[in-house]
Amino acid sequence: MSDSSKGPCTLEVALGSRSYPIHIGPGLLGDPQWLSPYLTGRQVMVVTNETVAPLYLSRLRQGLGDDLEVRELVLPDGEATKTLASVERIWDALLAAGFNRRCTLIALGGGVIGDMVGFAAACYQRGVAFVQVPTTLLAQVDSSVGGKTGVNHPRGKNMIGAFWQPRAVLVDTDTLVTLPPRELSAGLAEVIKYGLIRDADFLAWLEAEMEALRGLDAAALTRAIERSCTLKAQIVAEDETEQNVRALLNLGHTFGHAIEAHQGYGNWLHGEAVGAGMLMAAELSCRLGWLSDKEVARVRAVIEAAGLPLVAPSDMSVEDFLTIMRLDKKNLDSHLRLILLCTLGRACIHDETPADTLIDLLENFPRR
Ligand SMILES: NC(=O)c1ccc[n+]([C@@H]2O[C@H](COP(=O)([O-])OP(=O)(O)OC[C@H]3O[C@@H](n4cnc5c(N)ncnc54)[C@H](O)[C@@H]3O)[C@@H](O)[C@H]2O)c1
Ligand SMILES: O=C(O)C(=O)C[C@@H](O)[C@H](O)[C@H](O)COP(=O)(O)O
Ligand SMILES: [Zn+2]
Repeated sequence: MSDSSKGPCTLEVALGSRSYPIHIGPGLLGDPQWLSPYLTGRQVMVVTNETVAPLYLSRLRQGLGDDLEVRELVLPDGEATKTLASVERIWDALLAAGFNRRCTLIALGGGVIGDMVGFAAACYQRGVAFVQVPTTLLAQVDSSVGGKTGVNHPRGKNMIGAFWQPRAVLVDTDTLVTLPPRELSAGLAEVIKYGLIRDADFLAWLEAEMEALRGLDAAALTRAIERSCTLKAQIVAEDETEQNVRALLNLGHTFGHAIEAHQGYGNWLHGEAVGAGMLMAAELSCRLGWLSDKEVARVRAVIEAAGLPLVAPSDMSVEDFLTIMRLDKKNLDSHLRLILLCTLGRACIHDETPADTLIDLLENFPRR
């Protein structure tokens, strides 16, 4: 997927002494100049999964140089493995190798690996360095940036975790060539999210370029990654621990997380659930008088063009949605906190959705 028209781009997540770079470009994985500056000592553990390891582990090892003590841990694949038990395997491996506080963990893979490795790093000996090397579109535009780490609980998504920032994010855009189309679509859901919450021009650009993006056009994908990371880095710098504006990154997630938990993690991909959830949020915004029918139709069309579902699971009742949504981490008291759209390109935090409006939406939203 190399776009030879320009060299790598570097963005910054500005967090004072914990600021870090996001390097984005083709061919970064095998080149030592990109990884070595972020290794704190000689001990390095690369954590990946059984799908990504045969594709990219040896390339990443080439980028590590020879004078390090490098261990590898290859975990099983899938959202269902995003558990405390998997994180314990990382801690066991670190202890078995005798790794100390100056070790560095490298997360090579999608958001599941990134979230778990970040959490393992946050807790190992009360915190060690880690580097994100995201290999899915979703991880490159979202999960590798911003320091939300953690695991799922059967009762709720990402319920156990910590804020722990990486030392760097290394996005090798060449890794997207092996990504299955369904996973590419899942990543596009989070890209569309940025347009909806913060950047109407970017949304219009995505509408125009969706075919190129789905066709793995290198220049289009690189631009989408750069714009997404720029917007996420700005929001994280403004509100690292989600006291206010960072919650906007949760557009579609209250509904989406409920779908993922109800369906058993992995049956619906995170991006698919977020895609359907963003349409639900748009339709609710319309019922509250903020979005026009025409604007909702644009949201539906761009989600459909990305190859994402426009329906909720057929076996999910209104009560199923509400029971899981009541546990959402954004809720601070008895109100449901939802992220809605005031207009296309601007989102808002809403604590006062009338129960009957929400129930009406949940009853009438189409099911698969
Ligand atoms: N921390 C955050 O801010 C944040 C943001 C968004 C999502 N997330 C989390 O991220 C997870 C979803 O991430 P994801 O969509 O990357 O899923 P994932 O990590 O499960 O990866 C998707 C699939 O693609 C495979 N894969 C990875 N790279 C590949 C490549 N280059 N070629 C071929 N196959 C490849 C994986 O093995 C997996 O089967 C969810 O758990 C979600 O909650 C976290
Ligand atoms: O970085 C954030 O903040 C986000 O909300 C990004 C989301 O896309 C991501 O799915 C995140 O993991 C959700 O966080 P949660 O706090 O709702 O579990
Ligand atoms: Zn998400």
